Amino acid sequence: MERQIIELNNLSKRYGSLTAVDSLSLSIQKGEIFGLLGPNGAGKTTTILMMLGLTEPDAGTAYVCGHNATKDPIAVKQKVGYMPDSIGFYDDMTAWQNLMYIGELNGIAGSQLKQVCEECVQLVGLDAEAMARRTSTFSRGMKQRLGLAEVLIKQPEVIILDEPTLGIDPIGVKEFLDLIVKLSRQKGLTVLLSSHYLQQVQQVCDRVGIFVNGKLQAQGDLSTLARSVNGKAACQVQIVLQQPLTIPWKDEADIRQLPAVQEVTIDGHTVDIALREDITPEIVRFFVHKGYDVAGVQKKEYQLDDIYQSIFSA
Ligand SMILES: Nc1ncnc2c1ncn2[C@@H]1O[C@H](COP(=O)(O)OP(=O)(O)OP(=O)(O)O)[C@@H](O)[C@H]1O
Repeated sequence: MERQIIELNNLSKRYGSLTAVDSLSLSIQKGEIFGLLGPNGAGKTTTILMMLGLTEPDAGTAYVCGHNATKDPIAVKQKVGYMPDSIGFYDDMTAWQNLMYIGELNGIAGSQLKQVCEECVQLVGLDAEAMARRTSTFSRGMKQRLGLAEVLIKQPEVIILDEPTLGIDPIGVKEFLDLIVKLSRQKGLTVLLSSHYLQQVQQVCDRVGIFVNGKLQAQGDLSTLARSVNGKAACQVQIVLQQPLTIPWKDEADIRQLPAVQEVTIDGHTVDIALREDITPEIVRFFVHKGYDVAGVQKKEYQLDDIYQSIFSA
């Protein structure tokens, strides 16, 4: 059975007359990588702070790893690793000293401390030479890796990353995102990733929640989101035929019978079909069985970008 590791029910937070988070309900399952997406001021950080018990909601509840974050924030903090968008290190200390210190603060001592730190360093891919350097010499990408090692030190069940790729070069971003996916899959870690970057969220997240003005406007995987936004289809396939079709097309009624087909548009040699789910192979077989010469097939899956645009232009 799927286990809800984060459960938010009608969570609200106001700052004076401003409603920063408005009746937010959201469930996240163990092992999921969930993307919190939204423009500046949409309420992502406030939501994270309420999940960590760092700010009190005005209404609603936040349960994380089975604990009420408002009533039992310490229990939540023991199981959740939080990496804020700007991480501070003791710059006059080496990376290794920084990590050992965080380990001590987390109550790890003696031979176990060194062992746990070495494991975390290995997980995030920092070598001994880098760990011997002062953090003041670290690039942003290296700092993010060290920040992640610090988060992993308490062996959390959930990690929350606020804008983790800000200011990292494209190769560093790819490496960091790959690392997040690997950690999640290998260790069954649940990851909550807050970001402005649609492409990055789309690359790594199993599901996404789109925040606008404190409200969760849409949530789900890409095809669910695409469907929930203006009834859009999940994907669009274009079939190009060797010979042009004559209108009315004799097979149109048959193709519309396929359950996933939402819309069919014919224009000479091409047929555009909007699909509720991706059944491209079945569509191609349909044309071949009916005796058409298929000259080309092009599939367009809706990108998070399209969905985002659609929400903001609504
Ligand atoms: N401590 C505070 N006091 C007053 N207003 C606040 C406070 N914290 C946040 N806000 C306001 O609440 C709204 C939501 O802010 P929040 O930081 O949660 O958004 P965000 O989606 O995380 O944005 P960003 O990506 O810029 O961090 C914003 O309008 C912000 O100005």
